Amino acid sequence: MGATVVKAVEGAADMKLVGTADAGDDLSALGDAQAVVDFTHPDAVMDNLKYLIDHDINAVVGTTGFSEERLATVRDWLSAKPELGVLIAPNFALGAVLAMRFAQQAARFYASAEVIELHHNRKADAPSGTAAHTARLLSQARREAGLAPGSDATTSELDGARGAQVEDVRVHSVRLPGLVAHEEILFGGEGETLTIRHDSMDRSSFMPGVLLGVREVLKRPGLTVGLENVLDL
Ligand SMILES: NC(=O)C1=CN([C@@H]2O[C@H](COP(=O)(O)OP(=O)(O)OC[C@H]3O[C@@H](n4cnc5c(N)ncnc54)[C@H](OP(=O)(O)O)[C@@H]3O)[C@@H](O)[C@H]2O)C=CC1
Ligand SMILES: O=C(O)C1=N[C@H](C(=O)O)C[C@H](O)C1
Repeated sequence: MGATVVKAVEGAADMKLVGTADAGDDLSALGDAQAVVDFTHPDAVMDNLKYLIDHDINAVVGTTGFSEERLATVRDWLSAKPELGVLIAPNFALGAVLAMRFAQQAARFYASAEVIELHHNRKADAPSGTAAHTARLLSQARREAGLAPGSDATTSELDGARGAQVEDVRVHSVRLPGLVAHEEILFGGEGETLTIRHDSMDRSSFMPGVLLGVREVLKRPGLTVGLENVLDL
């Protein structure tokens, strides 16, 4: 992702690339950037964010692994820097953001919902940040609609056969070479199912969202979570 972002920034007429940093590099290599884009690793991103906030640099973060606890920590760091913006988005592809929004709208009409995410086999984490975010949004929509937790008749299962439980929603992760980033949100109700699917066929799918995030983060102090807030969906 880092290399793809570098190309996208170089191709943007209103942006100038002032530095890049890889693992182990001194972040002062980022120079006097107004904003830094982080696509690194869940184990590295919090240290990076601390550095950026301490050095008054706005941040656009695509790296996954943000629990509520991590978000609270970032909010706490930002409270000392009211002029600074951080945008954290589990997915910068327009279609993925729309799929999550459509799924939120559908959630209250169906007794059960499950998520399948499918990614390339070099992905470091599972479930994907997008799937975890989707499951949390669905769970919230189900709670607000007063729906009981989804139920099924499965009595005996191998560990993992029913996926990971994220709040009220099961999430299943597939890893295969040849895939890029894909998600299906499945709903089941009385005699029908609904499937919402998004496919990123190439990493370029994330770039319009990343560039929009860079432009917008400069105007949005505080922590923004999710590109849906920037797109005003
Ligand atoms: N929000 C979104 O739309 C998207 C999010 N992602 C997320 O972005 C993250 C990166 O994905 P991807 O590019 O595929 O992963 P890769 O593993 O291909 O690349 C991560 C890169 O970050 C480097 N890195 C690790 N630690 C640091 C550090 N402290 N400072 C600077 N660089 C570091 C790694 O170096 P080395 O190899 O030496 O360890 C590697 O070059 C993941 O969390 C992924 O889920 C991915 C795509 C879209
Ligand atoms: O690692 C990836 O490739 C991706 N990571 C993000 C995630 O975990 O949701 C976004 C997208 O799915 C691609």
